[in-house]
Amino acid sequence: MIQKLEGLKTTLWSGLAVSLIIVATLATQHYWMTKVNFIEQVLMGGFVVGILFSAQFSRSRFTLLIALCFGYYLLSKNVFTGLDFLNKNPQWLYLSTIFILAYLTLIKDRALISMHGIARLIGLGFCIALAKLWLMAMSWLQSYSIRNSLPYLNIELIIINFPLFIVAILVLFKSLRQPNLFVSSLLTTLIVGNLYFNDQISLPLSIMFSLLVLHYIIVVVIDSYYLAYRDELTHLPSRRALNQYALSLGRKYCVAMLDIDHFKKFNDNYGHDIGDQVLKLVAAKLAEVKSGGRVFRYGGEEFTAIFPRKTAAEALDELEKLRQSVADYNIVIRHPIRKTKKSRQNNQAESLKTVNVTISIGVATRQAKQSFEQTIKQADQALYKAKKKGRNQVCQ
Ligand SMILES: Nc1nc2c(ncn2[C@@H]2O[C@H](COP(=O)(O)OP(=O)(O)OP(=O)(O)O)[C@@H](O)[C@H]2O)c(=O)[nH]1
Repeated sequence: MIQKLEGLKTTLWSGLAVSLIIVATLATQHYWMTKVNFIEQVLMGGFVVGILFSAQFSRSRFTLLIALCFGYYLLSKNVFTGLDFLNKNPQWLYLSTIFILAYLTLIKDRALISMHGIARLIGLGFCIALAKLWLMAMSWLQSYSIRNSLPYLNIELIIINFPLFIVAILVLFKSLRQPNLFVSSLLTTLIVGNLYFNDQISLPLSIMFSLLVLHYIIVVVIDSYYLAYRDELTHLPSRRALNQYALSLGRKYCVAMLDIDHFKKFNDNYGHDIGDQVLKLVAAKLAEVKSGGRVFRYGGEEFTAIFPRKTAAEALDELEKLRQSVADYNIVIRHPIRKTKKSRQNNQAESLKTVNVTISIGVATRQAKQSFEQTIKQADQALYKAKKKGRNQVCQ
């Protein structure tokens, strides 16, 4: 169960960061309260920067989210005189926002200036219409309960709380299931927004939106960094991160190349999806490397470990431990099973299976005047030696 909550850490970090920002803002009210007018001016620029910045990084959901915040803010300032009926219907506005947050949770980042953009606009319109329909249905239910004297039907209580509860469960589920900074941001927006509109957080609207927009921009930066420097499958630092890290190394270091043995056969036997699961779990094991080592995904089923300020002889013990820990690791994989009458009756879609893999490691110390690429090459040759000698071993 816990293993399935892969987004727990991201959700908690995101929640903690926003809580700290809000607490710090509340604690320093005396300082910025005199500057609210100035903050309002800056916020306008913040919206525009946020929209352009997220669009530049192809984060169309953030673009939509910030544009919506912008729209909401302008609406609350009565800038759109033709839309003031929305201001007069705060429940409609609030519910529409909740439905739009749910909608944003379900869609993917797609180019806005395309057919997808039109589909997104229709989706947003649908959320607003759905909010209106819900309110109409509730007002009909209210008049029905009055006509039929049904005092236990407390419409006022469910009119907002019921959809809010359903949307909160949906966003929380999505945020916990997979690490996704955008969905975690939606969750914090939902919580903070709800606390704000229930007067639990007493901040001017401009300050509230300044914090949210700042939060979104920071998340886009962090997310883009991870996209560029983290391997999507294993979550290890990528080859690009390795090359960047190599620039910061001193003269003394050693490089190890680690490769899963007979992985082609493994893929052929179990399929590429299970191969992916195994790569992910082996990578998690390798990430536990100690003695100051750092592991990167080099590509395919190959990994690189760097030990700064160490020779190959000094890193050998740790590499041996890594090799042993992978060999001893009983990897539990989720194996889809063929649909039979029995499995359908038991509602079984997958079975758990235990598999084992081994790794071979080649390690080399950087020699004087040797470039990083040359040291990698030398480690590769040592890896080849380990494979030739029968695999599941470390060679220098
Ligand atoms: N599932 C999965 N397989 C991958 C991935 N990247 C590379 N592979 C597979 O890894 C296998 C590597 O095979 P080879 O280079 O022939 O080596 P090997 O079968 O591991 O044999 P030895 O290295 O000699 O022990 C290929 O079948 C690739 O398709 C990946 O991201 N996911």
